[in-house]
Amino acid sequence: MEHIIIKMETEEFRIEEVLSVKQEDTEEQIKMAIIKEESEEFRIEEVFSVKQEDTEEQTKMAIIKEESEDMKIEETFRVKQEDTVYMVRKKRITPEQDAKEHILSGKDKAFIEGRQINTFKGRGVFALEHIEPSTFVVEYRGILSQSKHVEDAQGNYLFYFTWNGTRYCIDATKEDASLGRLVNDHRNSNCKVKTIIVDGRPHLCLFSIRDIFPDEEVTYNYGDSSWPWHLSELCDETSVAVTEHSVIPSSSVKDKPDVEFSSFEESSSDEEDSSYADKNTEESSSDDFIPDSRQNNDSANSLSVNTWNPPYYKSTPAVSESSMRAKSVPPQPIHCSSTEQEMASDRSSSTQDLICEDHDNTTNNIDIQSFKRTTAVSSYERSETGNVPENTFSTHKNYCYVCKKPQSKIARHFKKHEDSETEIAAAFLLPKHSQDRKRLLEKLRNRGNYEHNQEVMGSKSGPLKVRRRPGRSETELSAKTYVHCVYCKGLFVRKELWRHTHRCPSNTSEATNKAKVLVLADIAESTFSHAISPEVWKILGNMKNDDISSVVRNDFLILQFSQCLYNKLGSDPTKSEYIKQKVRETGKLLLSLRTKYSIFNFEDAVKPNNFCKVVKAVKDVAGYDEKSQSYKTPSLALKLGRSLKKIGDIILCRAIAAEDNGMTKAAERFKRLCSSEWAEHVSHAALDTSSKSKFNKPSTIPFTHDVQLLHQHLEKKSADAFESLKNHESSQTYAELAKVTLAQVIIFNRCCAGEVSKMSLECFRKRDQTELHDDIAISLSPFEQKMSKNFSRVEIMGKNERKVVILLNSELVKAIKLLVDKRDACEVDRDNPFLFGRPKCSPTSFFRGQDCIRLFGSQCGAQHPEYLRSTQLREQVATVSQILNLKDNELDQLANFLGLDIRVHRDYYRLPNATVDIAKMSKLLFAMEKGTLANFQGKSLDEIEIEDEIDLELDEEEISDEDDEESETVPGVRGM
Ligand SMILES: C[S@@+](CC[C@H](N)C(=O)[O-])C[C@H]1O[C@@H](n2cnc3c(N)ncnc32)[C@H](O)[C@@H]1O
Repeated sequence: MEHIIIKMETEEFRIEEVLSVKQEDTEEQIKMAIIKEESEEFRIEEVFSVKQEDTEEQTKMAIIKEESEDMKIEETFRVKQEDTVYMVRKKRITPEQDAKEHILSGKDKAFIEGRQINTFKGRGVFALEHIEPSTFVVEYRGILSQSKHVEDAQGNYLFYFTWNGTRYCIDATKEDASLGRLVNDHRNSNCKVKTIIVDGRPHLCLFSIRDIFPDEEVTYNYGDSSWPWHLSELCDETSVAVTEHSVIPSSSVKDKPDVEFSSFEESSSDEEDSSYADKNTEESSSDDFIPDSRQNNDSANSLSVNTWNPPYYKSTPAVSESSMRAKSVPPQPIHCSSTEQEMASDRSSSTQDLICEDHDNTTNNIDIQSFKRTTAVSSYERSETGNVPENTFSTHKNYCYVCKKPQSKIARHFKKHEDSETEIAAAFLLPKHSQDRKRLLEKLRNRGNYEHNQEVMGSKSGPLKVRRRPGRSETELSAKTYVHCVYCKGLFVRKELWRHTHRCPSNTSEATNKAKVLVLADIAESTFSHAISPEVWKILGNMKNDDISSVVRNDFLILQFSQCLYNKLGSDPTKSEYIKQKVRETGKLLLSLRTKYSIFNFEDAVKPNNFCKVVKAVKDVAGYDEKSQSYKTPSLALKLGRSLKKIGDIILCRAIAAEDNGMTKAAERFKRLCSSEWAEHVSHAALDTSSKSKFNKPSTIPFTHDVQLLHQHLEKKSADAFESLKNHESSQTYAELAKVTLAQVIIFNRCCAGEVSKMSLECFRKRDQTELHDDIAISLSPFEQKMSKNFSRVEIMGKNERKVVILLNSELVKAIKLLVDKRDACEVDRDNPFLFGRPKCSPTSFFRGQDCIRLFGSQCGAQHPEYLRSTQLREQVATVSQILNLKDNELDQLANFLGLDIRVHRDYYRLPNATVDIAKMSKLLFAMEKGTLANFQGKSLDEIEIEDEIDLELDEEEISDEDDEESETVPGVRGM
C-alpha cells in the first residue's frame, strides 16, 4: 500500500488532496454515505469508505464549515487511514474560485446529479443537497468555437454567447457524462450563467441565484420565450419566483452582501410573495355557494407546489417570426485561428485572470439561439398525463380574480372588493340566496380560477383549481385529462365535461353533443386555435384523446399539414377519417422524434443533419426489424414518406414567403436528400416487405356454407332490429338496425366495406328509381326485368374517385328509410352526412362496415368466422365466378361492379349500365348468397336462371301477372 499526498497551492487558495492508491490490487470498491447534514448550521459530514480486499480502510472527509456570509468556503478534510488521522486540506475560496477549480479539474460538484425526468424533457440536473444562493453549481462544458457562421448552427446542446464583442459557441453535443449540458430551461430559474475566464478562455458557469433545495431541479433561463415547452403565454420580465421552501428560514439572498453577484438580487423579491398561500387566505364560517370539493386538505395539496408564478402572461403569436430562421452551418472549432493564438498569449497571466461577467439572457447579453425551438408547442408538457402538468394536484381554494390570491371563502372575500369592482357590487345587490346572485358570483369565482389554472399549466407548477365531484382521490385526478368548460371556464375532468355542459348555468346555447363540447374545449385550449379553420378543428377534435392527439393539436406544422389535407379533400365529408388518420400518423412520428431523438418539431426534423434521425424514427414507428430487414407495417413507412415530403413543402413555402434563406436552403436540401436517399433507406424495404407478405399466403376465401350462415343470421337480426326501432326509438335500437343493415349491404354487394360505410345520405336520396326504359327492356328476359324493378341502384364514390354501384333490394331500402326517418329522434347529428352515421357522436362519425361484419360473423356460428370479411367475400365472388363461362364484357361488368381494378372503362356500359347492373349482377349475387353458383357452371350471365331460387317482393299487380308456381316455390328469402 502506498499513499501519495498531492499538494497544490495557489496565491488565492490551497488545495491538498490525499489519494490512496494500492498498486498490487486493481479492484477497488468505493462506498459513499452521507452521514449527517445539518442544514441550519451548514454542516455537512460525508464518509467515504474505501475497501480493498480484506483490508478495510476508511477515508473520512468532513466539510466542517461553510462561511457563506463573506462568500468564502472553508473546508477541512479529515482523512483517517487505519489509526492515523491527517488534516489534509483547508481552503477559503469564493464561488468564482470554486468554479475555476472545477473548470480546471473538469469535475462536477458532488451535490448535483443527472436524472431522467420524462420522455419530453429528457434528463435534468437535481440538487442532492441544499445549495445556498450565489454558489457555483456547474459548468456548461463542451467544445468552444468561434465562427462568423455560428448563427447558422443549431442543436440541442449548442450554447451561444458573446464575449469581448465576439460570438462563441459551446458545443456540448458529446455525451460525456458532464452535468452542465443536462441543465434544463425554466423561466423562473434558480441559476444564472456567468462567464469565467480561465487560461484566457471563456467558460460558462451556473451559479445559484437563490436557495436550491434537495431534489429540486437545477435550471437556468434559456432566455427566449418561444421554446416549445413554454405555454402560450410569455412570462413578464418582472415575474418573480417564490418557492414553497422560501418559508423555511434560511439566509436569504437579501441578507447576503453579494457585491459581485449583484444581478442575482432579482430573487430577493421572491420573499415578498412567498407566504401568499397561507397568510392571505381568509378563513370564515360560511360561503355563498357550495364549494366544489369538500374533502381536500390543503396540506396534502401543497406538497406538489414547487413554484408560484404571478399572472404576468400575454398571448404568444401562433408562430414567432424567428421560427423561420435557419441555422445550418456548424460552428467552426477553434484550432489554429487567430483567436486561439490571442488566447494562448494571454495564458501566461491566466490564473490571475479571473473575470466574471453576468449573463442576462433576457437582455440578449447571452444568446442561446441554438436551443431555440421554432414553433411554439404550447402544451406538450401537459400531454404525459393528459392536459395537466406532472405532479400537479388540485386545491380546494378559489382564486380571486382581483387580487389573484387563493381564498377559502371566496364569496366572503369578494366583499372586500365590493367598492372597487362593479361586477362584485352588482352581485351583492341581488337578493341573498337568489339564483342570479349565485350565478354571478360563480362566474366571478371561475374567472379567477381560470386565470390561475392558465398560469399553472403554463409554468407547470402550483395546484390546479379543478371542478369535480367530491370523493375523487388526488392520484386519480392527477392521471386524468382536464379541460376548461368554454362557457363557465371551470376546469373539469375531460370525461365529465359534457355532463357539466348540460347543467352549466353559463351555457345558453342549444343542447349539443359530447363531441362538439369537447371540440370547442380543445380549440379554446390550443395555442394555435387560430392557425387552422374550425372545420379542421372539428376533425382533429374527434381524435382519440391521447399523447398523439396532444402532439397533433399543439404542433403548428402538423396543424398546417391537416389544413392542407382539408383544403384538398375537405369538400368530401368521407375524407375526414382519412385526414385524421394521416395526421395521427405524423403525430406518432413526431412523438417518436421527440422522445428518442430530441427533435421537437418538424421544422427541426427537416434539417439535413437530422435526416438520419428522421429515417430512424420512421423505421421505429413502422416497426422495422434490422435482422430481417422488414417492416411490421410497411404501408406506414411509405405513407410517412409522403407526409414528410408534404410537410417539407409547407416549410419550404413558408420559408420562401418569409424570405428566410437559411430555412429555405435547409428544406431544399432535405427534400433533395429524400429524393435520393429515401428509397434506399426506407421505401425499398417497405415495398419488399409488402410484396413478400403476399407470397404463399394461405387461402382465406370463405366457405359457401359459412356465407349462408351469416346471411341467415343477418336476416333474423335485421327483422328484429327493424321492429325494435319502429316501436322504440333510441340510439341503441338505431345502432342495432344501422349495423345489421350496413353489414347486409356490404355482403350482398360484395363491395369494399370502407366505401359503403361512408355512403352518404345524399347518395341514398338520389338513388336511381327510374322506370325501366322500354328499349333496354327488350334486351332483358322477363325475370331480369322484374329484378330491375326490385332493386335500387345507388352510386357512391369509391377509391381514386371511382364510381361504385351499390344495389339495394326492397328490404334494405325499407330498413334504410326507417333509419333516415329516425335520425333526429335517435340523436344522429344533423350535420352528419353519412347514411350510417352514429347517434350521439360527432358529425363525422359513422359505423364501420368491417366492424359490423366481424361482429355478426362471430355470432353466426360459422366454422371460419375469420374468413368472413368484406375483402375475402369479394375475392370469393371473383374466384368462384371463374367457374362460370363469363364473356369478356361480363367479366368486365363483374370486375367493375366489385370494384376490382381491371378493364373498367368501357364506354358502352354508360347507357345500359344501371339496368345491366341490376338485372344481371343481382342474379349472380343472389346465386352466390344462396350457395347455388356451382349449379351454373359453364354458363354465361344471360344463361343463369335463378327464378326458382328467389322470392322477389313485387307489388300485388305484378304478382298476379306471374304464374302461381313461381311465387309459391320460393323459400322465404326476404332481401337478406
Ligand atoms: C441542454 S439540453 C438539456 C438537457 C436535456 N433535457 C437532455 O435530456 O439531454 C437542452 C434541451 O433540453 C430540452 N429542454 C430544456 N428545457 C426544457 C424544458 N423546460 N422542458 C422541456 N424540454 C426542455 C430541450 O430539448 C432542449 O433543446
